[in-house]
Amino acid sequence: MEDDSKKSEQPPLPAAEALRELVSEAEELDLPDMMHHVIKEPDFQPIPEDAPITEFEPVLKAPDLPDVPEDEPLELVELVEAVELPGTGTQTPRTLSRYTSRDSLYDDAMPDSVSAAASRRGSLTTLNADALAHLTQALENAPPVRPRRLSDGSGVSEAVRGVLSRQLSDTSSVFTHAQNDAEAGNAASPEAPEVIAVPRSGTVTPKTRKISVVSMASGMARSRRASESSARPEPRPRIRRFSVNVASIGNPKMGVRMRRYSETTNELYTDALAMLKASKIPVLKFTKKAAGGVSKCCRHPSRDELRRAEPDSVEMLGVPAGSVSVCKCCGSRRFSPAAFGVEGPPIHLSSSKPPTCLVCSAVVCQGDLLRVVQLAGVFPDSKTFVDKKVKQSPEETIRRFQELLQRTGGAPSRDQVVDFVDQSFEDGDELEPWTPPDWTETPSILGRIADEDFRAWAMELNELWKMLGRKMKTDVRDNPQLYSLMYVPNGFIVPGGRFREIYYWDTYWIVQGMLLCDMRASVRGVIENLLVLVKRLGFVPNGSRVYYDQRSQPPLLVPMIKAYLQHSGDLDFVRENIDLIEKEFLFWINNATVEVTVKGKTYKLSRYFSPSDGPRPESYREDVLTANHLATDEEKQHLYWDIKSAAATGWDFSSRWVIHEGTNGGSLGDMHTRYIVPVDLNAYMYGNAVGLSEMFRRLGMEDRAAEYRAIADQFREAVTAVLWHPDLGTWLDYDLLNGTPRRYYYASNLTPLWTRCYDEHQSADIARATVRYLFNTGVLKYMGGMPTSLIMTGEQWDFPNCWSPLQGILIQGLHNTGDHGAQRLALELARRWLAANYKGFMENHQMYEKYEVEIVGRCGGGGEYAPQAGFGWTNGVCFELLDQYGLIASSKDDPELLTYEILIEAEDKVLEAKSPLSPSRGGVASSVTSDDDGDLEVDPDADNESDAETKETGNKVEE
Ligand SMILES: OC[C@H]1O[C@H](O[C@H]2O[C@H](CO)[C@@H](O)[C@H](O)[C@H]2O)[C@H](O)[C@@H](O)[C@@H]1O
Repeated sequence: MEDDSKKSEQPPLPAAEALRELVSEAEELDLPDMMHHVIKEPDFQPIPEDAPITEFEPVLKAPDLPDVPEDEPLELVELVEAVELPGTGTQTPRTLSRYTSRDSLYDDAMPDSVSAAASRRGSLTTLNADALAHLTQALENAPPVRPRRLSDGSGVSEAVRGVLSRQLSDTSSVFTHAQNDAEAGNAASPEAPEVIAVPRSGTVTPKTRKISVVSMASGMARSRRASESSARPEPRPRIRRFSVNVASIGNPKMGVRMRRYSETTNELYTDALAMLKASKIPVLKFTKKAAGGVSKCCRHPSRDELRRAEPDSVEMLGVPAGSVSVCKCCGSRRFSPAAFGVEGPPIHLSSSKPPTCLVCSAVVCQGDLLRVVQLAGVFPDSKTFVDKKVKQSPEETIRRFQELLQRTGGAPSRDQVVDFVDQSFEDGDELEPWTPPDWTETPSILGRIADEDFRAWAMELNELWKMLGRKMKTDVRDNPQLYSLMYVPNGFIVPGGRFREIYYWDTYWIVQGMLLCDMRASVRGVIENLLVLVKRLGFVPNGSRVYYDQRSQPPLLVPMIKAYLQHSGDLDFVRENIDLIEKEFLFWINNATVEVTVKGKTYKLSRYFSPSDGPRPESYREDVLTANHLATDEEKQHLYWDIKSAAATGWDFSSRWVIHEGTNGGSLGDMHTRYIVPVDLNAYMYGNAVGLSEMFRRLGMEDRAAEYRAIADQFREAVTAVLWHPDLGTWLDYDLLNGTPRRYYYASNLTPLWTRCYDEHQSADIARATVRYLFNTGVLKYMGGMPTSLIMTGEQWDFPNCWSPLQGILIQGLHNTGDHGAQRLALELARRWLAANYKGFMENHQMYEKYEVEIVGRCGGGGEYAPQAGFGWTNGVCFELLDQYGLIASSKDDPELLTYEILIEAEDKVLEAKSPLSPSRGGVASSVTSDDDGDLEVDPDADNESDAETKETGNKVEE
């Protein structure tokens, strides 16, 4: 996007016209109201503007909580329970953890608790000799018992128990447990651990790694024990998340929650209290809550980590409309106390730096080594480095690298860096080829393909599943610290080329293709892999590498499972996993929701926002260069957030995420992804809510089904009110910064057709309006496929590229309307796409990641990496289209000669039926202008012009 000559291909908006557009939008859309968008939790209600201030009592402590002196350690109300898994041989321990409530943890975990010392150390390998002797003695005298929480199941999740029992059978270790805290707590040395699990037989030695069950000690547990045993050392500070909740009298759901991270609870307490006092907010209720936000890094057990990343660590909930806004300098949210009738400057709500990764890797996610190697440009593709296997432990590798830095005064030469990488890393041999066990040479879809050549092609595509099938070696499970791959147990299909891991949204089309090739059991395994990741992270990551684990991708898990259910009827699978499926959906609700007020009404919509520290590890150098023009680290950090958010959209990168002076005409440095409400994401969210509702209904849980139907209805209402433009016949992304629709053609604009996110009573009108929109924009003239955008930026998700998933979504979407003309158009677009893919395959024997719209069958280009072939989603979409149109489509179809006429015919069919949205034939082209290159841009003002004033369109719409 930095190439100015390319930029100029976008017709500039004359200033007067731009101004006129702004003014008319402001009048039409009540602009001032749209400017604020408050990020809130879903079920919080805004406090009515006219609520009397007297309803808030100026009390700074909760009536139901005892006074807590400021210097006394806080009690925890949420604790992390961590289960350490052991290793055999070289395998290092891992930690699984969960939150639990104070009572249940206290009651059933108290006897199992360990001190902060033990949990900090987290591994048996660090015990000193005295402690070991003491412990061995204590355990010899104690009969071996399984920890209560594990045997009776109270307080330990299925997941944890499952993993433990697997580990037990894998290692044939049987673990026992120290009798109680007192025994362990009386250990000879203050450094001794209090509770350790050891094997029933065998000696505990510093080298032995066994299963241990660890409950991190609570502040309360510690303080109780401290009063029992004065010998106990003071707990060392740990980073914790602290929350302050403030609720109103009238509505307990209204209130303010502030969160921040800190090393000590005291510090948190005083900080939060000071902040609250400073805000002078009249407060009814003040509760305090410190979550045990630290656990061991499962890759580096010696390190403490924040368990959950909450970059915007201070939150305001249910505050009066208008009291929270986005600071234009730093992008953080800020709260204005004036909303409560209190004087004072705005309070910034972001106060802590986010951690880098949930499953961090000191080698590939952060730190000097990553920075130096990537900035040295050791590999032409930055992803190569972060996919490598480290030869020795990460700690040892980093230690040696620090030595190199010291030796070279912090500036090693490029050759020295290359040598270091050669000596310390190797190509990951982490994956083995995988042929799906249910793969068959003659899948049933062949019987639905009439054309002989297409049938032969489909057989070749079916062979590709075997080329793209992979399974992770068990060494990735046993030695995760050596790899950037995140372990999943079942085989899967990779996209291809440089993409040698699972990708979230790619998997949707891969799953479709596999199902159509009769591989139901394998699809179950592929989906299970994603659920393993949800269990681990709370969401499906962008890809199955640790450096992707702070962002997701377009949420298509629910439709994948729906497709699997349709093909297999396996309702048990849904029953077993419904909690995780719902959890994934709620991740989006909880992390992506934004509010938009239009014409006085506030709607909840979703947007992508994936903040985490630093540049993308896999494209570190690229991101540093993109942020180079920015003066401060804070500004750079904000840009990195928007870059990562753009990667989460799946459209990385595109003019779609650029906001520059209210337009999409800037460079990547102007990306403001978090401030764009994307049509496609909201259409997916609607589809997911409908999907969940159907699943709950089939499981006989009618209440839950109704709940999700209501969520779906809310999304549909919001998408229609904020994003749908009946005058243009399309949905448009929405710019939160400027409070305006983004009036650009993007192939994602019609995604609501795919998930049927519209009033079904109006489907005929909507079908006709959207077909008209497609003609008007001129995108149908490209024989190689539907363009991604009409703007040439040099980025891969812009003109002239076209992508399989976008074709699939559009074609199925048009078909879904049930409208004859739209379905006819869908058929022709499907024939074109198949023809383009077939041509490319015949010429080069490749299926590409993306194609070019102007040269049929040619691989697309642009962006930050070389074009890739393989290719998972392309193959999947071909099977989808062959399944649906295989009896009509033919290898003889020539897109150049044939289909444009037919498209016109389809358009005629659409227009024959007079639509309220399409009052006259002549109005069709009125909102389109064309530049010299034939690039078309929607001109909203033109819609108001009479038919007689219709402009030159250049797209043959006018006859
Ligand atoms: O390495 C750069 C980026 O590569 C990925 O994005 C592209 O490939 C994915 C796999 O086919 C696809 O899901 C995505 O839509 C493409 O843009 C990766 O997903 C990005 O996160 C990464 O930064």
